[in-house]
Amino acid sequence: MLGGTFDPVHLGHLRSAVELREALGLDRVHMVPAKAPPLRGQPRVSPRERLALLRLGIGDTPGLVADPRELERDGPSYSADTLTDLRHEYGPEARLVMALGHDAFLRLADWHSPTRLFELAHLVVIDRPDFDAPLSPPLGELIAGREVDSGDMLWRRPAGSLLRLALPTRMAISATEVRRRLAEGSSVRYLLPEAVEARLLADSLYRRS
Ligand SMILES: Nc1ncnc2c1ncn2[C@@H]1O[C@H](COP(=O)(O)OP(=O)(O)OP(=O)(O)O)[C@@H](O)[C@H]1O
Ligand SMILES: O=C(O)c1ccc[n+]([C@@H]2O[C@H](COP(=O)([O-])O)[C@@H](O)[C@H]2O)c1
Repeated sequence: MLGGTFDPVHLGHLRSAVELREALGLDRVHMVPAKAPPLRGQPRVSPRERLALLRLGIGDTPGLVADPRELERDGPSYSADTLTDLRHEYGPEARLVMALGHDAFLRLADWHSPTRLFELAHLVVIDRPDFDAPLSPPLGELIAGREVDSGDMLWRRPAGSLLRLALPTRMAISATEVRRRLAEGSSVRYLLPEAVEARLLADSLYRRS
């Protein structure tokens, strides 16, 4: 599972998902747009529109799935609830991985039921340019004894470990920068898939009103 606000999806998300799948040999990566991301303000664009953009971005990429399950739940989109759902779907023995970028990881201790996340899945933290800060004491406590240093070690049990992964392509692309560029009418070419760019421009999404 790679959850996100995806406001909008960009190549940093999509290339990371492809490389994550290859690096760990995952069957598939569920990319799950958050209806109501718990630790930030309301996204600029509606959940349905963000899902539609994600579907356009994924296109026919093998192994990537645009997963709408959080749009069907009310209230904050807690990842623990989403992983509970995926655990029911795949069964108790399946190896589940929740991937997140280093910036999101730094706030993990503030998430809903953070220890439950480790009961449900392994956590894989993707290295991300421009986001390198020391871990807070609560985060250090949360991950104590969980770190493993290779993908192979994740397959020994269904959940509970933490792997930090430097993927081959590190991209300093953020949705914040994409929104800023669209608002001022600057080019976003090659920051997102062309089909996503075309939809954003055709529908004047993120334009300064
Ligand atoms: N360029 C990137 N490289 C690696 N991981 C990324 C990248 N961009 C986002 N992620 C990760 O993907 C997940 C979803 O990110 P999100 O939808 O918040 O995008 P974002 O670019 O960080 O958005 P914003 O700038 O609005 O905060 C998070 O775990 C985030 O850390
Ligand atoms: O479960 C939580 O409490 C929680 C708190 C913050 C973020 N998340 C999830 O982490 C993913 C990335 O969030 P964000 O805000 O960085 O886009 C997205 O799927 C969120 O729903 C989840």
